[in-house]
Amino acid sequence: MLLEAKKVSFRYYKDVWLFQDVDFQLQSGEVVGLRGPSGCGKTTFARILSGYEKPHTGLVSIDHEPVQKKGYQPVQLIFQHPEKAVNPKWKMKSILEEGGQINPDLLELLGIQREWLNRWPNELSGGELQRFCVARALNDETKFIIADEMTTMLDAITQAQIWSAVLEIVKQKEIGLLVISHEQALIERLCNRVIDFNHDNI
Ligand SMILES: Nc1ncnc2c1ncn2[C@@H]1O[C@H](COP(=O)(O)OP(=O)(O)OP(=O)(O)O)[C@@H](O)[C@H]1O
Repeated sequence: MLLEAKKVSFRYYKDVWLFQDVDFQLQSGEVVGLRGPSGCGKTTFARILSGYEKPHTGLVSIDHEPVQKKGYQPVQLIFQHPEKAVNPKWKMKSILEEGGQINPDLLELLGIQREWLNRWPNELSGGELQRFCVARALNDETKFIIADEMTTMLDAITQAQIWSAVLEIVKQKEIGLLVISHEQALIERLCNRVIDFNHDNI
């Protein structure tokens, strides 16, 4: 499968373009890095690819078809701050079920303890909560994952556990993975291809 952006442009304010005419492609099974200076629009572009934001011009498609708004979104975005990505009024079990049926093997791979399912989001650490956000995003229907500074706030051990689980699933299911990060070493270790958001003609 191919996730593609063609001539995508976006601005928050009239006459001030954040980016213009961006072309981008991500194939199933590819792990691609996206880097660029703070404020250049990486998160905004990630939001456009995953359908949270509409571009002013251009198109996002999967296999040349526009992505449907209804139903499960095949492009899943994992944010830097998991506490902003969950409903604080739901228990973790319900939050996880937003991504479909709970897969016990996935919970084990991500180090999610069963008893955490009965807790509220504010009863978990940032790393524990991010594991849930990752599990929720890895539904069987997920075709592409965008990891936007997914482990930046976490300690080295938690980072390593989460990346190891994500890479295993991505490989198993041939998911296309876009890694947005300021960590050069992480990008170099994980990615087959790296895009400079400001410089490459992507
Ligand atoms: N909702 C919004 N309304 C207006 N401006 C916004 C909004 N969201 C982001 N911006 C601005 O758009 C620019 C791009 O933001 P974005 O978060 O996409 O950049 P980024 O490359 O991901 O940055 P960082 O690396 O710091 O996360 C920034 O200058 C930001 O202040």
